[in-house]
Amino acid sequence: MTVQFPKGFEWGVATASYQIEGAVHEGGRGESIWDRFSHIEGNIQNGDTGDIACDHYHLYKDDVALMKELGVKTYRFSISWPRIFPNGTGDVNEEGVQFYRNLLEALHEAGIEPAVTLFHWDLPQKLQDKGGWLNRETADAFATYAKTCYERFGDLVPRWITHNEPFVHAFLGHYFGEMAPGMKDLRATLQVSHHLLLSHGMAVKVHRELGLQSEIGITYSTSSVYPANKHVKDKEAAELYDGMLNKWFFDPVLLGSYPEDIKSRYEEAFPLDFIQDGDLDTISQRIDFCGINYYFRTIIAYDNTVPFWNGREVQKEHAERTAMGWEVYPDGLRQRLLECKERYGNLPLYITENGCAADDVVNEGKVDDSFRISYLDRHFKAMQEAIEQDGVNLKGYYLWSFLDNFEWAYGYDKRFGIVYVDYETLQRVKKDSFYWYQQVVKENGLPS
Ligand SMILES: N=[N+]=NCCCCNC(=O)[C@@H]1[C@H]2[C@H](O)[C@@H](O)[C@H](O)[C@@H](CO)[C@@H]12
Repeated sequence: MTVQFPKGFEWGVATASYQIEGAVHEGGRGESIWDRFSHIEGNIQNGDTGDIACDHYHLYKDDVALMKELGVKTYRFSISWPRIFPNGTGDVNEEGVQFYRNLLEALHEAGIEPAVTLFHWDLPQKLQDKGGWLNRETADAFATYAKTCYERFGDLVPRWITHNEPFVHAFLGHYFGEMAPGMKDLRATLQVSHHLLLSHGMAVKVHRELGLQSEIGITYSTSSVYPANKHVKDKEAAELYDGMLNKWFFDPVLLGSYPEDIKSRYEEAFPLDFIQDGDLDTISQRIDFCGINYYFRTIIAYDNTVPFWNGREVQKEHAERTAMGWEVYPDGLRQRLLECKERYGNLPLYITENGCAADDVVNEGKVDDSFRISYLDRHFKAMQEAIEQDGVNLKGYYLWSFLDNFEWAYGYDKRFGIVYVDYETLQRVKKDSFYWYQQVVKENGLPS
């Protein structure tokens, strides 16, 4: 008995501009905060940068041909804002527009439907120089950028995603400091997260005003949060951590308010005066779907040395882990999907990212990545249970990632692709998981 998905379930693959394109000084592209951050010594493992990456900018036709061979229905990628507006605002860079039209036309030719992410963290540096997402005017600039993309590409784009993982960009970029722009300030982080969500709402509003037929949503990094044990303190800490990680970003968009438990703790320390009247109405514009990026679960133990959410991540001993050190926990995906349905109603969901890093090596032209196949197989079974047993309105899945790529602060050591990239030659090598996923897509299900 195979594990079968509903008719019309959409199988896809995902990438992001800074992680695969390269050609950072070509085609009129302006500097992004990741160009700046990756060139600061010590920020990226091995001193890697996205200067070349997979050179997708020049090799996109070959990559689209590989996607066509894979047989996926849909491909999620991001547009590099500084390719469209080199200075963040002002004049449109026509070469940048042309690159994405070429890519979209190649996808159309191949019968692959694009899902376009407007912001996957590569903010134009010129906007960062004016405060970046700390500056409310960046939300206005984003709405203008989004409108330009709708106007220039809307005829070829059926699905738009405003933001990728506002939690990760806000917290890892402005609180933990391990991602661009490398700040470490919680109040700044909350101001950034608010302006990211505000810009999302503004971009949705423009999409509706243009009367576009396409659908629009947002993509969240998310994890199911579990208390380390049954103590009430651990349960409370897990609740607060879930508020910081999940509800702080999902609730404003889907419920029109910030979660009170964590909000009141933040307000004890500083006024959230960047939240202006009407903002939550803008942020909670109706959306057509919600994107879920799931990689691992999170276990929280009470720790009152951690401010605000009083909890720290703990690791389950002897757990199976990916090359990122992340626990393999497929039940957490089913759990998180059910939580979303129960808290937000049954709006359409897409898994817009899921996958794993593995220490892949090429051996006589092949890559045995049976670990990745096992990871994916178990997560697909969890998804199918969520649909069939929990009634979750899950419409599709984008595997992270199509290509090995620049894994942010980890550089190129961490390989997430179902296609191996030799960074010396830029040659692509189809891993065993490519062929396995090709079969899943063809059968719309798993051999059990
Ligand atoms: N607590 N905590 N953790 C914060 C990190 C959460 C897990 N990483 C992600 O979600 C990023 C997402 C990103 O879109 C993509 O650009 C990245 O390449 C992948 C792989 O890393 C995933």
